[in-house]
Amino acid sequence: MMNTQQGSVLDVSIEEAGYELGHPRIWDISFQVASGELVGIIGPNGAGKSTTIKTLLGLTKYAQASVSIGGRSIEGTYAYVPEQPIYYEDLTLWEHLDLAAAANEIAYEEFVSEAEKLLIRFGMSEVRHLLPSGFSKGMKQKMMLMLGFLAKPDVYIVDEPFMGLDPRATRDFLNLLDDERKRGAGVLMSPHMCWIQQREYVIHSY
Ligand SMILES: Nc1ncnc2c1ncn2[C@@H]1O[C@H](COP(=O)(O)OP(=O)(O)OP(=O)(O)O)[C@@H](O)[C@H]1O
Repeated sequence: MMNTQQGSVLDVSIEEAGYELGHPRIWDISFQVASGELVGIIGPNGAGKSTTIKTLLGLTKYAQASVSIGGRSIEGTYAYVPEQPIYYEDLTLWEHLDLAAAANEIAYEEFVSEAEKLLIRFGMSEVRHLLPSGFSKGMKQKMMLMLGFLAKPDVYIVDEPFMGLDPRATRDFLNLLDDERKRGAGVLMSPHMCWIQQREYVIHSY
């Protein structure tokens, strides 16, 4: 359910977290993402940006942290676009979209209509029935973004979103993200520095 209030859709408080007990890689971090807000995590290589994202997703080996998605009183949904694309070797792009729609309980007609729009927007219509293993880096990234947009979640969590994207795909991605923020979705991303200087954002720098 979308939180349409300007309240927080993501509330994160990390006491400490890391990959080996007794050796925390990040500590004392807390922040919120409000409905419609875009929050960027920036910092030098190795600072802990990906670890922060992995921790809030419950993917670090150990963590003392509390995370609430969708507001305190409702259970929210999120889409995670990882640094490295993750996909099924034996499923085509269309089958990935179909699977994501089924997992998110999207009606078939709505899925077809939304998927068609996304395929056109990202210039991927002609490769819809191909396996992603033959895609370029940017095409794989576009597939991951399309899977996220199809789900229409409360929160987008995107690690290195511009990896491999050409300028047109970058623009299309940002425009879609703006539309989603108008709908009320929050966005947390670990973006490229040169981009973040040009946009409205909130920084959590380590
Ligand atoms: N899987 C892992 N196992 C052990 N240590 C890790 C692992 N992943 C990251 N680290 C360590 O955790 C620290 C933070 O790494 P992280 O990947 O979160 O940084 P980052 O800010 O995302 O860097 P970059 O900008 O290079 O992507 C680094 O010291 C790194 O060596």
